[in-house]
Amino acid sequence: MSELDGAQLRISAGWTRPAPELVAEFARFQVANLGDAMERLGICDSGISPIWAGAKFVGTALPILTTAGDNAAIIKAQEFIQPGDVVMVNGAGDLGRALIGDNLVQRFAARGAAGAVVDGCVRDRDTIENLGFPVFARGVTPAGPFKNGPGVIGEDVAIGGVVFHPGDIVCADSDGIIVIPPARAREVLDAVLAVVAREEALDAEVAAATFS
Ligand SMILES: O=C([O-])CC(=O)C(=O)O
Ligand SMILES: [Mg+2]
Repeated sequence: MSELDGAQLRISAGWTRPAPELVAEFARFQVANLGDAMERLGICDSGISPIWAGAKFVGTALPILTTAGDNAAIIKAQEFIQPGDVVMVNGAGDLGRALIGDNLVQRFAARGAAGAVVDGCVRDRDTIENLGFPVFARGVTPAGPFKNGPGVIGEDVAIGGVVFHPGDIVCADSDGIIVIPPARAREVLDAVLAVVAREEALDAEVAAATFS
């Protein structure tokens, strides 16, 4: 008997992922600069933050919808992780129970996941930090999850007030998380170069004391 027996889970597997080389191009940019290159939109609300200082990733969204306090869909979703995926969980923003901890994180990492984002809580923060696996969440609590379902894997979800489609490019750093539709990837990579150039010009003004 599996611990998930009886859990109502809907699964839509088989979405298209952008080329890893394209996703990797985003790693050298700050999320704030990417946001400025994208109308300053598509950014998760500030209630979701890294659970350890310095956590960051780029990857593609594996969206999961759970009900508050229940991680049956996340446990099942491990089967669908491909290298570079980000486990993106709509946990109903619930602050009462942790949906992932070091056990699941080790399994995500073993399958090559790039990170995890939980619109809800997580636990085992110190161990996750020692593992070096980037996790972003709304909070941390020692209270463990139930495993009854229901849940949905591989369909659009809202996380931090932003819609993530399966296979969307996701970038996260100390400032927060942004979603980039793959169809816009090239355009955003071009636009962010102009943002970076402008930031460098502003820095140069300060260095030269020519700012007003
Ligand atoms: O108990 C759970 O399912 C969550 C957890 O702590 C872990 O993944 O380590
Ligand atoms: Mg645990």
